[in-house]
Amino acid sequence: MSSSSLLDRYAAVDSAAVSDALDQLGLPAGVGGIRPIWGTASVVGFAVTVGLEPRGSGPAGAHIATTAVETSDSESVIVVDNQGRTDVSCWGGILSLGAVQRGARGVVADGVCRDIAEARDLGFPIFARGAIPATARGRLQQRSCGEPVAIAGLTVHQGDVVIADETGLAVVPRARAEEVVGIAAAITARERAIALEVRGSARLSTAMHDARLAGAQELTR
Ligand SMILES: O=C([O-])CC(=O)C(=O)O
Ligand SMILES: [Mg+2]
Repeated sequence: MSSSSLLDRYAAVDSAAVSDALDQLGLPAGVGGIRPIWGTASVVGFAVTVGLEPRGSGPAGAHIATTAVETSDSESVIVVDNQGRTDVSCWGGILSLGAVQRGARGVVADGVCRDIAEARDLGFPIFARGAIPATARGRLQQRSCGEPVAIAGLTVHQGDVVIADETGLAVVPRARAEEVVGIAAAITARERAIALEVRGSARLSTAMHDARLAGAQELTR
């Protein structure tokens, strides 16, 4: 499967269905706490990872995340690990502009961001813990680029599939991505069928029986 058709398949499911598929395979489930910061409802792509840490005493270098932005492309979601900090921005408007110029799909940050109106005007999706005006300059430095990072307790490797939406974030190891999206699509189809019955005359307690909701495979877990 080409990488773009893989991402198209992920775009047709949501973080909950992907989380259920991960559960089924014994992989880490999705997490909450990372939310869309302006209107965009979801983003899906291959992770380009950046790790941040508090600024040391050395000379100032390139701004955080600039090297990651420069390596991103139209299938990338930039994933920024700022260790959950909410007291300093880890992403701003000029970074959004640079990412848009690369064609990147969005940013997922375990931290907070600034210049949200600039991102919205650019149509650049931001998923994070919130927003704050305080700059990263003088406060943060880049610890790593392209290395594994931790986002809300999930390990993200460069190239993993990330899916973020209004519910939260799910991360799929690249080697399991086709398998997971196949299961997530089946879960989505099953839930649509149940919802259709609920819209009709079915009793909720019958239509939404846990054994049916889980499907045959999950019953063996
Ligand atoms: O100074 C910062 O934190 C970065 C910033 O605002 C931007 O990228 O526009
Ligand atoms: Mg700025």
